[in-house]
Amino acid sequence: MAAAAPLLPLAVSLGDPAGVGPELFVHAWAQRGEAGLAPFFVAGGSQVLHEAAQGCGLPVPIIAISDPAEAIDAFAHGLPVLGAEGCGWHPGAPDADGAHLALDSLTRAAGLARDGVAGAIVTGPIAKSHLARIGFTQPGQTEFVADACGVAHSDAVMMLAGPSLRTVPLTVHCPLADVPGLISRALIENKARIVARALIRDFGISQPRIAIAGLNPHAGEDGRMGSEDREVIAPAIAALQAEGLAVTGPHPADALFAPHARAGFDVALCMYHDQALIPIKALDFDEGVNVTLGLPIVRTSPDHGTAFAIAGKGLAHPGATIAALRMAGACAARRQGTV
Ligand SMILES: NC(=O)C1=CN([C@@H]2O[C@H](COP(=O)(O)OP(=O)(O)OC[C@H]3O[C@@H](n4cnc5c(N)ncnc54)[C@H](O)[C@@H]3O)[C@@H](O)[C@H]2O)C=CC1
Ligand SMILES: NCC(=O)COP(=O)(O)O
Repeated sequence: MAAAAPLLPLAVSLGDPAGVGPELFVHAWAQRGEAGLAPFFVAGGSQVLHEAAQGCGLPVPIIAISDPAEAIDAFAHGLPVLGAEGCGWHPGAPDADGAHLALDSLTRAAGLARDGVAGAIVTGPIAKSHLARIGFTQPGQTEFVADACGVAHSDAVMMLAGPSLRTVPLTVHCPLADVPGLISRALIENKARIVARALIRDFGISQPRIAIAGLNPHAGEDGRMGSEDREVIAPAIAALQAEGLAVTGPHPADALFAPHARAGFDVALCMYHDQALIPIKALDFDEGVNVTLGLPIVRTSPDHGTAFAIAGKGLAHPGATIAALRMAGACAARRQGTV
């Protein structure tokens, strides 16, 4: 498979070293040729990666580099790692040392992408609750990377993308009970505009077709099953249409992901986390990518989490990690004008 080639290597953050992240990045490097991956390096964690490669029975040399630029040549010979060794590999046993390594890796990888010495950041999965115990204050890595880039959280938009569809949760890591109060015209219109710009710039879709889901059953059934669809979502859609955006809805969410419906849009904007993530994980779990739109840098991640229960057991599928690396390379190449 021919790779889109950005000029700069991709910076990878390790994720929680007790999760599936380290073994998946090792597998991704081993499959770099057939998967068409652009050169990448991991920020820290060389001991974890070395032990993970051994644990997987993969001959993956770990190559210490002192500058991201060295990753381009080193990548052909081994998995380049920039910076500190960190702790050892203890799959399935998260602890504070591992959380510190994950946060340090994320901080450095984000900084390198922001400073223009890495072409993108690809984040390994973290457990938000474990990192919170050592001082991680953001709801997730999306907001962390937004902060690193000086972008308001409201302008950093999570999109899940797989071979079958793309979805955007308009509200993300919040209690379901808070969702109706958080849905506003301003939220829908702002995120729809960011999504449209990003699909044009990073994905080469010249006129993105955006379907917007309703909140309530049957998109409210003319107000009989909730008022938000009629009073908030529909006016936002009308305003976006008046700007010339190809927006439709509010669509009853239950039928929005049927095959014939999916053929009619490039992205679905959903009202809450599970409305967006359930269809992606049902259809595309092993190739699903979480990509942050609206940033000055490219950021992707596999769509799954740390999966502590299967870490180190040879059960974790590398497909989503490979897809995240491939998408980061393609978006970075598009931004750098090399495709
Ligand atoms: N991008 C990120 O950093 C994400 C982090 N998380 C974090 O991960 C932790 C665990 O969350 P869960 O809801 O349990 O989700 P999870 O994705 O870790 O696990 C859900 C299910 O999918 C399986 N699974 C996950 N990745 C897999 C892979 N590559 N191959 C095969 N099976 C796989 C797991 O074994 C489990 O059965 C939480 O602390 C959460 O905050 C969750 C989602 C994304
Ligand atoms: N459910 C998606 C998720 O948890 C990923 O969040 P983020 O860490 O990428 O912000």
